Amino acid sequence: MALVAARGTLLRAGVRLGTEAAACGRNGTRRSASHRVLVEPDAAAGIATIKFKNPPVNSLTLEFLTELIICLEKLENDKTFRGVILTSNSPGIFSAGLDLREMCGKNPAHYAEYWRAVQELWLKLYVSNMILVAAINGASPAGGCLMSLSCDYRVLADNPRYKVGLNETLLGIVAPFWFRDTLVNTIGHRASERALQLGLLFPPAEALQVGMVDQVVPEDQVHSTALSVITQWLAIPDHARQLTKSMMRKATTDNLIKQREADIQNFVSFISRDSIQKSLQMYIEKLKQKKS
Ligand SMILES: CCCCCCCCCCCC/C=C/CC(=O)SCCNC(=O)CCNC(=O)[C@H](O)C(C)(C)COP(=O)(O)OP(=O)(O)OC[C@H]1O[C@@H](n2cnc3c(N)ncnc32)[C@H](O)[C@@H]1OP(=O)(O)O
Repeated sequence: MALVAARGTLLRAGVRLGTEAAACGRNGTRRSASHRVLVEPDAAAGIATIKFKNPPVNSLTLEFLTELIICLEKLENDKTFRGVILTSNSPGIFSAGLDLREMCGKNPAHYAEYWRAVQELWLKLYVSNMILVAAINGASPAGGCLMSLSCDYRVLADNPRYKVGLNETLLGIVAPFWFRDTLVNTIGHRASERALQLGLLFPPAEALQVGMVDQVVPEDQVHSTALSVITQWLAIPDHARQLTKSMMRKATTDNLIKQREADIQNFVSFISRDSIQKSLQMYIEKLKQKKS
């Protein structure tokens, strides 16, 4: 049902599914989608690289989310691909997280549609049967960080500007329980409590120390490191690895699935509050002023 809704959004946005489908095809040669998600398949290796291309900062607009969801679903259903690297097509920014403009000045129906798509992307990533490795080649706050936390392994480029973390409280908003659970599953309860309350954004060395990422490497080695990690993981029999992943993660996704509609309603009423809208507007303004 979520995929049908996602396709509806894409079609309304004028995205041609034929083009997108071709981009996720099994051909071994380099192909690219004409929109926000580039896919570089390596059929012989069973690996595809997904590159985010939603300028200026790869924020998760509804259209970008929808393209990512459909792309992941196509790769998941194509047994050629057992591993995927997620990275940015614009080194410097992995993803700025949820698109602030999707959460500001819109109507409740829009917020509900948007939040359902955010949930769907997380569900697709967190319990994917494929091996997912995040090659984090840029800043990755909030929803950008959640995407990487939902992968099986994270490689971060060693650049002090590339901070990662769930900084929601700095915007005056609250990370929902499934963001929290994803973080707790990765770095533990105490470190998550501190990171979430303070909205901490960790530079590479700290991110490694706290466990937000698994490896920090020189910037020009991020992709090759991700590739060698995925190759190691590919050596494990799929059925055993997949069942183990499901055993570790399914309870977390089930928790959202069983209260998905309530979570959407919570989001809509929270984000629609005047005080929250004001906080978001001020934050957007602050980002603008940073430039001048
Ligand atoms: C018990 C009660 C509980 C109730 C719970 C209910 C549930 C409620 C849940 C609500 C939670 C919602 C969760 C949200 C998670 C998120 O992801 S929120 C988004 C957080 N993102 C950020 O904070 C990132 C902000 N951006 C930056 O820090 C920087 O832009 C950057 C480091 C990513 C890049 O810096 P730089 O290269 O210097 O670019 P800029 O000049 O800053 O930006 C360029 C351009 O992009 C715009 N922009 C940046 N980020 C976003 C974004 N996230 N969305 C939309 N647009 C963005 C920025 O404004 C600039 O635009 P202009 O060129 O000025 O037009």
